[in-house]
Amino acid sequence: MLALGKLLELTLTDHEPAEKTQVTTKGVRLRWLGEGALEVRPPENEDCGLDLLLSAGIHGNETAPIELLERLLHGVANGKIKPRARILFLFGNPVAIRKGERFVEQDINRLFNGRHELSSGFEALRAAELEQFARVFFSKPGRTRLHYDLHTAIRGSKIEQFALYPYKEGRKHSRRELARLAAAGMEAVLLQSKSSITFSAFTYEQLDAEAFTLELGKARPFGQNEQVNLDRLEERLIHIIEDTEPEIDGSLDGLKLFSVAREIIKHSDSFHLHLPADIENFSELSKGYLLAEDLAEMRWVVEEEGARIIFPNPRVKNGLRAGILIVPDSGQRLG
Ligand SMILES: O=C(O)CCC(=O)N[C@@H](CCC(=O)O)C(=O)O
Ligand SMILES: [Zn+2]
Repeated sequence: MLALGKLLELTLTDHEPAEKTQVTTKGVRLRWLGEGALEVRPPENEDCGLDLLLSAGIHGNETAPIELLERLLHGVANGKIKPRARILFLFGNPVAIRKGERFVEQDINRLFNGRHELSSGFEALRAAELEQFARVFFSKPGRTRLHYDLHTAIRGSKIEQFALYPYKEGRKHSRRELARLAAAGMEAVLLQSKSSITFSAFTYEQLDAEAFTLELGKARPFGQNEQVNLDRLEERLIHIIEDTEPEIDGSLDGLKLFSVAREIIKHSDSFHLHLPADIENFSELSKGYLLAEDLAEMRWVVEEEGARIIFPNPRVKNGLRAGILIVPDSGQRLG
């Protein structure tokens, strides 16, 4: 195995490789760009024109996606996977990965799209660096740009694997990309309806990539991910990487679509979320339910038919999202 194929080991041990570029027996070029960042380039005559960014570990305790990227990279480095796409592998928050924590000082996935400029600390610097890696990677004209930012969630979920599709004014969500996600095992997609400060929102809004956050199960430590079944996603990613993907027919294949009704923002330390601690993502909430309260008698009461909650988390910093209230979407506005 080439040393650069061991990006995770290098990242976990905080090692800079002596050799920054290595070439596999198949002529595939691996280039170490910095901590947790590696570019894979197929031989020129085999390049299919796709630039694929695969990121994981934006939250350091979400290890199943990190293990998946490690398997893919090993496959490329030992010649078992024959890439025809250019790939950028990114491990988002190496310090948090080494500590096995979601973040250390602040959540990197709230620092994109300019937010890092208003902040300080190593996570803000890392967000700026990740933006720059992505900007350079997606700077080649005339190529197809795709980004999957892989995560696992804090809590259990009634829908285990789902995607969040960022939003940009004037740009339609792609039915074809949704069909591809269904084929990769995603059971639902949340169609966002406003700009955001996450990594996938940055590559979608500013770099013109098709970009998604993928939620793949519940977060657990390294080596304890037997319950997170990534087989379908892994198989699809290998097809995408090798340019052997079966034709996507546009059928959404039972994929459930949701849109955001409201983001619940925590404004103060008085914020109180009226949900059981072990509530699962996608739990239904009935109309009239008092979901949350905050200072100045602010109350969040469910008004929407068919409402469900995802990512409820009263422990976020003030000013940040403490949950998303979602409703079923008919998919009528897909492009
Ligand atoms: O389980 C949770 O509460 C959070 C899981 C998680 O990290 N989700 C991502 C979603 C990113 C997006 O909105 O695209 C996050 O909160 O950063
Ligand atoms: Zn996450």
